[in-house]
Amino acid sequence: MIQVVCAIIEHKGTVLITQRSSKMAQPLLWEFPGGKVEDGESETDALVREIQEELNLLIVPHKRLVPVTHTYSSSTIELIPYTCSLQSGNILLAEHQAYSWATIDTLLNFSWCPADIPIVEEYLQLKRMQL
Ligand SMILES: Nc1nc2c([nH]c(=O)n2[C@@H]2O[C@H](COP(=O)(O)OP(=O)(O)OP(=O)(O)O)[C@@H](O)[C@H]2O)c(=O)[nH]1
Repeated sequence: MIQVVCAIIEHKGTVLITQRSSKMAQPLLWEFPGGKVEDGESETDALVREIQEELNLLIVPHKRLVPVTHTYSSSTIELIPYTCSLQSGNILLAEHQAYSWATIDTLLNFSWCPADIPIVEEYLQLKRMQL
């Protein structure tokens, strides 16, 4: 199974979400940025590396949420989410079509990659408990 880490980057009451480009798998769907964990790499090292490569941002991972296993037509992934904070950098999109700093109450309005939907739901539940 392919392990994919993704970052829920929280900043000023919003969360960074990215739209996959038309050339990527799951074209034009929204996701939490991240990517595949490489051999010998820790989940959090992979996350920091991917976010630097894809977005030019330095992040700090915090809490690991519940991983989601999802089967697409070509492969099965385990999508592993972490809440993160932003340390530094300005966004430069290397691969994605678009990004949005979305407020929590708008998250369900986006067209998500199917694997992300349980993660969005868990995250919303977590936020409601913190209110
Ligand atoms: N990064 C990321 N990938 C996701 C999410 N949800 C989801 O289903 N995926 C899927 O996970 C797989 C791997 O993601 P990716 O293509 O971003 O990984 P990567 O940059 O390491 O891949 P590459 O270097 O092979 O292009 C893709 O099939 C992608 O559609 C998500 O929230 N974030």
